[in-house]
Amino acid sequence: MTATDFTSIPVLDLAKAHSDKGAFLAELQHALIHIGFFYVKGHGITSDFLDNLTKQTIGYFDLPLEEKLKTDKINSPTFLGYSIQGNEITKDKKDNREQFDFANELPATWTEGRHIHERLTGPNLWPEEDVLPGFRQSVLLFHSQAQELAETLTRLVAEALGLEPNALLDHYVLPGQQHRAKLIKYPAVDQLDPLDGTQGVGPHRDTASLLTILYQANDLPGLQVQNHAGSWIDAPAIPNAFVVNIGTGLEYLVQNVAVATTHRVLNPPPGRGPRYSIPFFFGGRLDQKLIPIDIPQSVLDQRPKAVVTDSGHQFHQLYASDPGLYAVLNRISSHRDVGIKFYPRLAKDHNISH
Ligand SMILES: O=C(O)CCC(=O)C(=O)O
Ligand SMILES: [Fe+2]
Repeated sequence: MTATDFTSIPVLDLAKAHSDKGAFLAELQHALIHIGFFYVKGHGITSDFLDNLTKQTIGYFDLPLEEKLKTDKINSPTFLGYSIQGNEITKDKKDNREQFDFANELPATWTEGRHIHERLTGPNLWPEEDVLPGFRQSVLLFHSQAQELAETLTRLVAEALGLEPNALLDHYVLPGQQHRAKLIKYPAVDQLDPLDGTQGVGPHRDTASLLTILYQANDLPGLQVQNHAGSWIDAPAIPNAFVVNIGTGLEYLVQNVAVATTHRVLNPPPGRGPRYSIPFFFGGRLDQKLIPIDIPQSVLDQRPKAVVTDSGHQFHQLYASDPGLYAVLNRISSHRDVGIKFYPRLAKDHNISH
């Protein structure tokens, strides 16, 4: 076994970043370079808050379909809101998951003639408060807490790679920009058509973001991480811990010394009921060409040599030269109905059809 063939995901305790920072940064550096995934505990977000968030998440998916369709993403050029199961595609296969995309609340400001990526910023679509009391507040509070954690981690990531704490945030994140997140429900396989298979979400790397902070909202298996030799490793839920992974944005910006590791979700086994999860994607700025940052040679020398991946991820050059256009095309190809409705010319130019 080589050093890159990890068989489990390390658990980092954020409290240690205060009590023994050197040791914490060494563990973080190892996770960034050799794994691309880690758990974080000791983050200060309370279990009562997270339990309530889980209840609200289940409450949303348990609403009658007609209520959920009032928040249908097809009404959002920002790609926020509800998508029914089977409406999202990864690696040309339908994903067996239902989801509600949300973000920090911002108005739509795009007008004709502005860069198209500005159209990705806009308001959420909420169910009426009396239909699901407390839902909006709980979801938005999760968003702000996850964002704060992502900012803290991004500073520590910079330090772990030998940079100034604010080097990544100052260069690549705009204060007040929109960061996306979602509530997800994965039905168990006995709740699916046998022809649908077991792909909750297919093998992928998180694109155009820096970090993902994932809360596994109930204790069901399904999330798997592909180690760098190509084997699938389970990432089970750990109570009150978040799973953190690196997006292709951070990977590119740090010259591939932190790795955006491939992962997937399998639908839960029969009889286990649905799995719920809540990822928050800490995004980079979309308004300028991306130039990777200088990293000390001693850190660069540790870069993994080869990483096996089943992800069908492409578009690298466009991401660097025009991250905004890249982000729009990425949305359009994941949610083709919304993309074709609001971005018909772009969809046509890039051969994206139903
Ligand atoms: O649901 C999960 O556990 C992971 C979801 C995921 O990887 C994604 O939406 O990018
Ligand atoms: Fe992902």
